[in-house]
Amino acid sequence: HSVAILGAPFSKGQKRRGVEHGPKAIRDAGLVERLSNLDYPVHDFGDLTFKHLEKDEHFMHVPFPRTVGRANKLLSGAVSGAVGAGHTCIMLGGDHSLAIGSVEGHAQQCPDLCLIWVDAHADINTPLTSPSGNLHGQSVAFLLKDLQNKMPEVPGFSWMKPFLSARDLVYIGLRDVDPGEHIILKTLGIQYFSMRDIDRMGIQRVMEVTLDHLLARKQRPIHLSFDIDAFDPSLAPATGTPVNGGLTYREGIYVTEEIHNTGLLSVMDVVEVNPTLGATPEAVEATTSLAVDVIASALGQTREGAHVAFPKIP
Ligand SMILES: N/C(=N\O)NCCC[NH3+]
Ligand SMILES: [Mn+2]
Ligand SMILES: [Mn+2]
Ligand SMILES: [Mn+2]
Repeated sequence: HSVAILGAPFSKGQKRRGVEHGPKAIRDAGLVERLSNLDYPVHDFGDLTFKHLEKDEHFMHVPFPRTVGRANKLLSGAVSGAVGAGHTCIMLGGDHSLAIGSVEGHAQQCPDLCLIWVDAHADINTPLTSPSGNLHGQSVAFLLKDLQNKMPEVPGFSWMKPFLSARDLVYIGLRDVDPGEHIILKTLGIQYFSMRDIDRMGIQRVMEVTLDHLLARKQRPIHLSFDIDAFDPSLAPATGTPVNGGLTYREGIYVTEEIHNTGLLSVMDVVEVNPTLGATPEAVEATTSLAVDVIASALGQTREGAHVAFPKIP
């Protein structure tokens, strides 16, 4: 299969500047070269161009609803096109509001997809429960059929309707969940593994239960939405909402190795890399090279090495 890279330089799902420079920073860390070593064709589709809408008043306390909605409508078409052309798609953010368009576009091609959300945060606030109003903390609420009676009509999102069932979603890495989100997780019975669960069970058991939960009944395409802030801030400091006590490097790579080994990865988002937030150039480089490592691992790079069927031992 071939890999499509899609850059989404977008930041209006939150208030900090700089996350729109994520795609370039991840490419500058050598993404295309690393993936070319993996022996499949890599198509870099470049970056989408997002319009900033002049008139875009708040909806309740939600900023830029129409700008975020339009960006996700554009992204949805691009992801749908890439998946429809047979590519495994890597979407480079940009903030996590982009998952609305990425998952929706993926679902246009693969309505039976399942979603693995790797993140310090649940991003499942509704406009009514969100403390900040920022749409990057509400992405999952826009996707779930089970939340529709709790969601107001947000301007800019009339192009889509929710399609995902709560049972088709698993969270890994949670450690900063708002009260309104916790009520939703519990009420909908969403399967999640917080950092405490990872401490108790170990990442191997977490992945076993995650993949059984999502795939035992039926094998189907996986959408992996990876927020770089799932990692401990010591590993990924250049991000907008760092939270102590995150994934180790080895835990994060194990997650992506296990997902690769299903052979079912279809779309991966890598979001919230903000190269303007690293305290030093080394901090930025640590964050961007980590993003490249998790993408390469999700696409089949192995720690034990690999070789083709031949050559014989020289
Ligand atoms: N990185 C973030 N989500 O993944 N920030 C917004 C969530 C804050 N509750
Ligand atoms: Mn192609
Ligand atoms: Mn997120
Ligand atoms: Mn996050």
